[in-house]
Amino acid sequence: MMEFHEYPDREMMMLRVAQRIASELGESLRAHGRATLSVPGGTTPGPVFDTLSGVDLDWSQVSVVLNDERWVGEDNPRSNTALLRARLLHGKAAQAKLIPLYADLPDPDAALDGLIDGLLPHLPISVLLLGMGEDMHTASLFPGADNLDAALAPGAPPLMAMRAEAAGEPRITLTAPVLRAALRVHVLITGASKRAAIERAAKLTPREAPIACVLDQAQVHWAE
Ligand SMILES: O=C1O[C@H](COP(=O)(O)O)[C@@H](O)[C@H](O)[C@H]1O
Repeated sequence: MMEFHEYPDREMMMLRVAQRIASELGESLRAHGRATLSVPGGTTPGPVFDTLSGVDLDWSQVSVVLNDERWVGEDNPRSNTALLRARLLHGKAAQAKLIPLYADLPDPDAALDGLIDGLLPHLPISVLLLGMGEDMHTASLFPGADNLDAALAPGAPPLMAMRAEAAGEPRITLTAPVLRAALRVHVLITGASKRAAIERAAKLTPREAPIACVLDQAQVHWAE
């Protein structure tokens, strides 16, 4: 069952979620000497990144990887990597190691093997923050996407290329086994329609509602 946290406003939620992530990263650093944080792109998580970037942690031992990336260069406003550099990987968090999910190659399929090699030493994810679209996609696991079934399968590789009508450009995404292996899972959503969507998703299969693949182990954070 998902654990649902409702906050009085977005500002409070962003602050509390950032504090929670910082505290969980601190626990991983104390226990293992290192930690991996995975975060979404899109329009929602910026304020969490703003707070996290100023937190006192041994960021030099923290690896940061996106949940997913759109296949565009960093000069494109839709680049999740550019968002990460602008809002998280500066200040104290500038010391963190960015694990890339993009390479300057024509499509994600051509880059996949190299990106997987770069990611593997940083798994499992210590703290996973996910976003969700109103269509119940998370990372770039979109309902109806070309590789969705393969990415939900227990034996899926850690990263897969993904194409879907709603996705716009081709994407690269963490797959369900990597998301499910994360030690802590948080979902950050805002607004009435995403609340209705996640309540609907809890009654559907991951094939119908990809966010459902982690809901049994997730803390969901919501504010209007
Ligand atoms: O395309 C994406 O969408 C989801 C949700 O984004 P939001 O703008 O509705 O917050 C995001 O979690 C994912 O990382 C991103 O690539």
